[in-house]
Amino acid sequence: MSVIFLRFLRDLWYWNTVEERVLDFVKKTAAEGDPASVLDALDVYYTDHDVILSVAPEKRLKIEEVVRKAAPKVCLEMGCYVGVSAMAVARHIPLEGRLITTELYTKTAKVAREMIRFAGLEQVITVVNKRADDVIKVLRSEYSVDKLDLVVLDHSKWSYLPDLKALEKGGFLHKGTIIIADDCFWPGVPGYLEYVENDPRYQTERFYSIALPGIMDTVDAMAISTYKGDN
Ligand SMILES: C[S@@+](CC[C@H](N)C(=O)[O-])C[C@H]1O[C@@H](n2cnc3c(N)ncnc32)[C@H](O)[C@@H]1O
Repeated sequence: MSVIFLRFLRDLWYWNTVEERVLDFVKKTAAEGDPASVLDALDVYYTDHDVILSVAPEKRLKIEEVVRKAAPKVCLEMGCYVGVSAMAVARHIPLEGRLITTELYTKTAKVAREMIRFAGLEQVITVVNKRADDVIKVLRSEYSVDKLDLVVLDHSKWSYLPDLKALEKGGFLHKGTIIIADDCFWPGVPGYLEYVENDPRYQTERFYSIALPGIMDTVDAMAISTYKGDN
Protein backbone atom coordinates (compact mmCIF):
# COMPACT_ATOMS: atom_id res chain seq x y z
CA MET A 1 0.00 0.00 0.00
CA SER A 2 1.43 3.37 -0.88
CA VAL A 3 2.42 5.93 1.75
CA ILE A 4 -0.04 8.40 0.22
CA PHE A 5 -2.91 5.94 0.65
CA LEU A 6 -1.88 5.25 4.27
CA ARG A 7 -1.79 9.00 4.96
CA PHE A 8 -5.24 9.33 3.38
CA LEU A 9 -6.60 6.58 5.68
CA ARG A 10 -5.04 8.24 8.72
CA ASP A 11 -6.52 11.65 7.81
CA LEU A 12 -9.91 9.97 7.37
CA TRP A 13 -9.55 8.35 10.80
CA TYR A 14 -8.74 11.68 12.47
CA TRP A 15 -11.23 13.52 10.23
CA ASN A 16 -8.64 16.20 9.47
CA THR A 17 -5.26 16.42 7.79
CA VAL A 18 -1.87 16.17 9.48
CA GLU A 19 -1.30 19.82 8.55
CA GLU A 20 -4.48 20.84 10.43
CA ARG A 21 -3.36 18.75 13.41
CA VAL A 22 0.01 20.51 13.39
CA LEU A 23 -1.76 23.88 13.45
CA ASP A 24 -3.95 22.79 16.39
CA PHE A 25 -0.87 21.60 18.28
CA VAL A 26 0.94 24.90 17.69
CA LYS A 27 -2.07 26.92 18.82
CA LYS A 28 -2.30 24.88 22.01
CA THR A 29 1.39 24.89 22.89
CA ALA A 30 3.01 28.04 21.45
CA ALA A 31 2.71 31.72 22.29
CA GLU A 32 0.76 33.75 19.75
CA GLY A 33 2.84 36.44 18.05
CA ASP A 34 6.13 34.77 18.97
CA PRO A 35 7.81 33.14 15.93
CA ALA A 36 10.51 31.47 18.05
CA SER A 37 7.86 29.79 20.21
CA VAL A 38 5.90 28.66 17.12
CA LEU A 39 9.03 27.20 15.52
CA ASP A 40 9.99 25.45 18.76
CA ALA A 41 6.50 23.90 18.93
CA LEU A 42 6.86 22.74 15.33
CA ASP A 43 10.20 21.13 16.20
CA VAL A 44 8.51 19.28 19.08
CA TYR A 45 5.74 18.10 16.74
CA TYR A 46 8.33 17.01 14.19
CA THR A 47 10.41 15.13 16.74
CA ASP A 48 7.77 13.62 19.03
CA HIS A 49 4.48 13.36 17.17
CA ASP A 50 4.21 12.73 13.45
CA VAL A 51 6.16 12.81 10.21
CA ILE A 52 5.59 16.13 8.50
CA LEU A 53 7.14 17.38 5.29
CA SER A 54 8.74 20.44 6.86
CA VAL A 55 12.48 21.03 7.06
CA ALA A 56 13.94 19.13 10.03
CA PRO A 57 14.98 21.15 13.12
CA GLU A 58 18.73 20.99 12.32
CA LYS A 59 18.19 22.31 8.81
CA ARG A 60 15.84 25.00 10.08
CA LEU A 61 18.60 26.29 12.37
CA LYS A 62 21.08 26.30 9.48
CA ILE A 63 18.64 28.32 7.34
CA GLU A 64 18.29 30.81 10.20
CA GLU A 65 22.09 31.09 10.48
CA VAL A 66 22.44 31.80 6.73
CA VAL A 67 19.64 34.38 6.75
CA ARG A 68 20.96 36.15 9.87
CA LYS A 69 24.35 36.52 8.19
CA ALA A 70 23.13 37.59 4.74
CA ALA A 71 20.17 39.80 5.84
CA PRO A 72 18.32 39.34 2.50
CA LYS A 73 15.48 41.75 1.76
CA VAL A 74 13.61 40.26 -1.19
CA CYS A 75 13.07 36.52 -0.79
CA LEU A 76 11.22 33.80 -2.69
CA GLU A 77 10.42 30.31 -1.45
CA MET A 78 9.02 27.49 -3.54
CA GLY A 79 7.23 24.94 -1.37
CA CYS A 80 5.64 26.56 1.69
CA TYR A 81 3.79 23.58 3.21
CA VAL A 82 2.97 24.67 6.82
CA GLY A 83 5.55 27.45 6.72
CA VAL A 84 8.49 26.22 8.83
CA SER A 85 11.30 27.35 6.51
CA ALA A 86 9.28 30.46 5.56
CA MET A 87 9.02 31.55 9.21
CA ALA A 88 12.68 30.62 9.81
CA VAL A 89 13.62 33.04 7.02
CA ALA A 90 11.09 35.76 7.82
CA ARG A 91 12.01 36.16 11.48
CA HIS A 92 15.55 37.24 10.50
CA ILE A 93 15.07 39.40 7.42
CA PRO A 94 15.38 43.17 7.87
CA LEU A 95 12.27 45.20 8.75
CA GLU A 96 11.63 46.33 5.18
CA GLY A 97 12.19 42.79 3.86
CA ARG A 98 9.59 40.41 2.49
CA LEU A 99 9.17 36.78 1.55
CA ILE A 100 6.87 35.43 -1.12
CA THR A 101 6.26 31.71 -0.66
CA THR A 102 4.39 29.45 -3.05
CA GLU A 103 2.21 26.48 -2.19
CA LEU A 104 0.45 24.23 -4.68
CA TYR A 105 -2.35 22.90 -2.46
CA THR A 106 -5.15 25.20 -1.35
CA LYS A 107 -5.85 23.43 1.95
CA THR A 108 -2.14 23.48 2.87
CA ALA A 109 -1.80 27.16 1.87
CA LYS A 110 -4.74 27.95 4.17
CA VAL A 111 -3.04 26.20 7.10
CA ALA A 112 0.25 28.00 6.32
CA ARG A 113 -1.47 31.42 6.27
CA GLU A 114 -3.07 30.75 9.65
CA MET A 115 0.22 29.43 11.08
CA ILE A 116 2.03 32.54 9.84
CA ARG A 117 -0.71 34.83 11.21
CA PHE A 118 -0.49 33.08 14.57
CA ALA A 119 3.29 33.61 14.58
CA GLY A 120 2.75 37.32 13.85
CA LEU A 121 4.63 37.22 10.54
CA GLU A 122 1.77 37.93 8.14
CA GLN A 123 3.16 41.39 7.28
CA VAL A 124 6.42 39.83 6.09
CA ILE A 125 5.26 36.62 4.37
CA THR A 126 2.87 36.36 1.43
CA VAL A 127 1.62 32.83 0.77
CA VAL A 128 0.70 32.44 -2.89
CA ASN A 129 -1.48 29.44 -3.64
CA LYS A 130 -0.03 28.66 -7.08
CA ARG A 131 2.58 26.49 -8.77
CA ALA A 132 6.03 27.99 -8.35
CA ASP A 133 6.71 28.27 -12.09
CA ASP A 134 3.46 30.22 -12.56
CA VAL A 135 4.51 32.62 -9.80
CA ILE A 136 7.94 33.16 -11.40
CA LYS A 137 6.19 34.23 -14.61
CA VAL A 138 4.41 37.08 -12.78
CA LEU A 139 7.03 37.96 -10.15
CA ARG A 140 7.72 41.33 -11.78
CA SER A 141 4.25 42.26 -12.97
CA GLU A 142 2.21 41.11 -9.94
CA TYR A 143 4.69 41.14 -7.06
CA SER A 144 6.99 44.03 -8.10
CA VAL A 145 10.10 41.89 -7.69
CA ASP A 146 13.09 43.01 -9.70
CA LYS A 147 15.95 41.07 -8.05
CA LEU A 148 15.92 38.35 -5.40
CA ASP A 149 18.38 38.27 -2.51
CA LEU A 150 17.36 34.79 -1.34
CA VAL A 151 15.67 31.81 -2.94
CA VAL A 152 14.58 28.67 -1.06
CA LEU A 153 13.81 25.56 -3.10
CA ASP A 154 11.74 22.97 -1.25
CA HIS A 155 8.98 21.96 -3.68
CA SER A 156 8.72 19.15 -6.25
CA LYS A 157 12.23 17.82 -6.79
CA TRP A 158 12.02 17.72 -10.59
CA SER A 159 11.15 21.44 -10.61
CA TYR A 160 14.31 22.71 -8.85
CA LEU A 161 16.46 23.01 -11.96
CA PRO A 162 13.86 24.33 -14.42
CA ASP A 163 12.66 26.86 -11.83
CA LEU A 164 16.20 28.02 -11.06
CA LYS A 165 16.81 28.41 -14.80
CA ALA A 166 13.56 30.39 -15.13
CA LEU A 167 14.85 32.76 -12.43
CA GLU A 168 18.17 33.12 -14.29
CA LYS A 169 16.35 33.77 -17.58
CA GLY A 170 14.06 36.32 -15.95
CA GLY A 171 17.09 38.22 -14.63
CA PHE A 172 16.02 37.79 -11.00
CA LEU A 173 19.46 36.73 -9.69
CA HIS A 174 22.20 39.20 -8.83
CA LYS A 175 25.77 38.79 -7.61
CA GLY A 176 25.33 37.55 -4.07
CA THR A 177 21.85 36.01 -4.39
CA ILE A 178 21.74 33.00 -2.08
CA ILE A 179 19.91 29.86 -3.14
CA ILE A 180 19.12 27.22 -0.52
CA ALA A 181 17.93 23.86 -1.86
CA ASP A 182 16.65 21.20 0.53
CA ASP A 183 16.59 17.41 0.02
CA CYS A 184 19.54 17.30 -2.37
CA PHE A 185 20.50 13.72 -1.37
CA TRP A 186 17.14 12.41 -0.18
CA PRO A 187 14.82 12.19 -2.06
CA GLY A 188 17.62 13.78 -4.11
CA VAL A 189 18.01 16.25 -6.94
CA PRO A 190 21.16 14.99 -8.75
CA GLY A 191 20.66 17.15 -11.86
CA TYR A 192 20.22 20.30 -9.80
CA LEU A 193 23.22 19.53 -7.56
CA GLU A 194 25.44 18.80 -10.54
CA TYR A 195 24.41 22.14 -12.07
CA VAL A 196 25.06 24.38 -9.07
CA GLU A 197 28.28 22.57 -8.15
CA ASN A 198 29.81 22.75 -11.64
CA ASP A 199 28.53 25.96 -13.20
CA PRO A 200 31.18 28.65 -12.49
CA ARG A 201 28.45 31.22 -11.82
CA TYR A 202 27.59 29.41 -8.58
CA GLN A 203 29.62 28.75 -5.49
CA THR A 204 27.99 25.93 -3.55
CA GLU A 205 28.50 24.30 -0.18
CA ARG A 206 26.65 21.33 1.28
CA PHE A 207 25.10 21.16 4.71
CA TYR A 208 24.77 17.51 5.74
CA SER A 209 22.20 16.21 8.19
CA ILE A 210 19.93 13.20 8.76
CA ALA A 211 17.01 13.16 6.29
CA LEU A 212 14.31 11.97 8.71
CA PRO A 213 15.71 12.14 12.27
CA GLY A 214 14.36 9.34 14.47
CA ILE A 215 12.90 7.48 11.51
CA MET A 216 15.80 6.61 9.24
CA ASP A 217 19.51 7.32 9.25
CA THR A 218 19.81 8.32 5.59
CA VAL A 219 22.04 11.33 5.14
CA ASP A 220 20.64 14.32 3.29
CA ALA A 221 22.24 17.59 2.26
CA MET A 222 20.99 21.11 1.69
CA ALA A 223 22.89 22.90 -1.05
CA ILE A 224 23.64 26.51 -0.20
CA SER A 225 24.73 28.37 -3.32
CA THR A 226 25.78 31.93 -3.97
CA TYR A 227 25.22 33.32 -7.44
CA LYS A 228 28.39 34.98 -8.68
CA GLY A 229 26.97 36.61 -11.77
CA ASP A 230 27.63 36.09 -15.48
CA ASN A 231 31.21 37.29 -15.67
C1 LIG B 1 8.78 19.50 1.48
S1 LIG B 1 7.32 20.45 1.54
C2 LIG B 1 7.91 22.04 1.98
C3 LIG B 1 8.22 22.19 3.44
C4 LIG B 1 8.34 23.63 3.89
N1 LIG B 1 9.43 24.29 3.23
C5 LIG B 1 8.50 23.70 5.39
O1 LIG B 1 9.65 23.78 5.88
O2 LIG B 1 7.47 23.67 6.10
C6 LIG B 1 6.95 20.68 -0.17
C7 LIG B 1 5.72 21.52 -0.44
O3 LIG B 1 5.81 21.98 -1.79
C8 LIG B 1 4.52 21.96 -2.37
N2 LIG B 1 4.75 21.91 -3.82
C9 LIG B 1 5.11 20.84 -4.57
N3 LIG B 1 5.30 21.20 -5.85
C10 LIG B 1 5.08 22.54 -5.91
C11 LIG B 1 5.13 23.50 -6.96
N4 LIG B 1 5.48 23.15 -8.20
N5 LIG B 1 4.85 24.78 -6.66
C12 LIG B 1 4.52 25.13 -5.40
N6 LIG B 1 4.44 24.28 -4.37
C13 LIG B 1 4.72 22.99 -4.62
C14 LIG B 1 3.86 20.74 -1.77
O4 LIG B 1 2.46 20.84 -1.82
C15 LIG B 1 4.41 20.76 -0.34
O5 LIG B 1 3.54 21.44 0.53
